[in-house]
Amino acid sequence: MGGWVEGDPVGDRRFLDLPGPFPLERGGQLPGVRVAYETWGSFDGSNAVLVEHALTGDSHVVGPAGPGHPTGGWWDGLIGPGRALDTGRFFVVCPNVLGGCQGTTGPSSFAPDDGRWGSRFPEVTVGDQVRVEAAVADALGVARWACVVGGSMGGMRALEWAVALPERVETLLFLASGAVATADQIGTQTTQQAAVRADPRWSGGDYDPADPPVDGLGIARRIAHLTYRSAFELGERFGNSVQDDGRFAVASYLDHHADKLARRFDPGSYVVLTETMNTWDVGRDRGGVAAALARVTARSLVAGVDSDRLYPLALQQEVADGLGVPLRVISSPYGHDGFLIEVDAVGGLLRELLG
Ligand SMILES: CC(=O)SCCNC(=O)CCNC(=O)[C@H](O)C(C)(C)COP(=O)(O)OP(=O)(O)OC[C@H]1O[C@@H](n2cnc3c(N)ncnc32)[C@H](O)[C@@H]1OP(=O)(O)O
Ligand SMILES: N[C@@H](CCO)C(=O)O
Repeated sequence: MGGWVEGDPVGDRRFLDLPGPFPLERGGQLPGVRVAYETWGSFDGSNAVLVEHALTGDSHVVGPAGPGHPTGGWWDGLIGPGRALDTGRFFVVCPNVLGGCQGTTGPSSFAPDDGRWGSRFPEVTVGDQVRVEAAVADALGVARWACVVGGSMGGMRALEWAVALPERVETLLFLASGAVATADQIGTQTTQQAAVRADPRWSGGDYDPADPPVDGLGIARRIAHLTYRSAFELGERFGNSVQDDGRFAVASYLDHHADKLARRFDPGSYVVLTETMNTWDVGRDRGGVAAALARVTARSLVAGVDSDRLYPLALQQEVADGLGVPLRVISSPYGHDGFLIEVDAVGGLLRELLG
């Protein structure tokens, strides 16, 4: 199995070096942060849209295939002339998340002493990630986003923007996410982290980048991928069928997704970002979830996928209730990954929100 390499080119990334220090919510600070991002369209002062990617996503929302993206972007079809995020009208920005591995500072980046951050990379929260993105917005001259949209972990950042900086968010599309991590999510994510750490090559997080703990990461991805799909869909597609090579078809499918992730993602980032998701609570230090949601002034749409077993509709209902809007339901057999797969439904919601 090939190893992931920091800095693999993905699309047409550009970089911003933000001067630090960036104090962090859980203690410590980062001396400075590099952010890799992509944009589409032209900025006219009031037309900027922020797209927030999910756990293993990146800034390549749409676009041609490349080394990191053999199939193109993860929301192909959403951005471009005449599309929901029409580039004749909007300036779309997608930064790679703090703690990730696609060019923005994360555990595989070099620290000021020229060694990799590795195990020294501090714990980062969704609030920290949004503070970094606010510095990106400042650097780009975006005082207020016309829209912030995100699903899953991207939905957490989208909601954090609308709560922490309400004056900077005109509209919000919150997809397939929740206001606070559930025991179920923390349970599966800590199990995935344990799989990564159990790989002998993990070396406490300071592994050899030429020989990363891809076996542990692959097991983590298998566990995670099951939570991203529905039992119904897996049953319809694979049942109990066995392939010619002797593997159950569903096991072969999970092997495939494990191999693909191990080739494109850093195990250290996987542990850091799943921990960011574990500590997500929009109501922390704000008097609880309801009080936090009451701060939001953005015109908002909240949607979930009816077959999502990881972020079930009740979690989006809580957010919708807090924002005083009806819950929108995307009907899909694909489970949590429905927010990635049902591009037409997501595009319809964006068109409705943006008028
Ligand atoms: C917001 C974000 O940025 S998140 C990042 C999004 N991207 C990812 O997560 C990448 C990982 N992929 C996924 O999670 C999902 O594939 C999605 C959501 C992107 C797309 O889902 P779908 O279109 O339903 O694809 P699906 O899950 O069926 O996977 C198809 C792949 O499985 C392979 N496959 C299907 N059956 C089998 C099998 N029995 N054995 C081996 N491989 C199999 C297909 O050949 C195909 O391979 P390819 O992707 O290399 O072309
Ligand atoms: N497939 C998505 C699911 C998490 O939202 C990802 O890997 O980021």
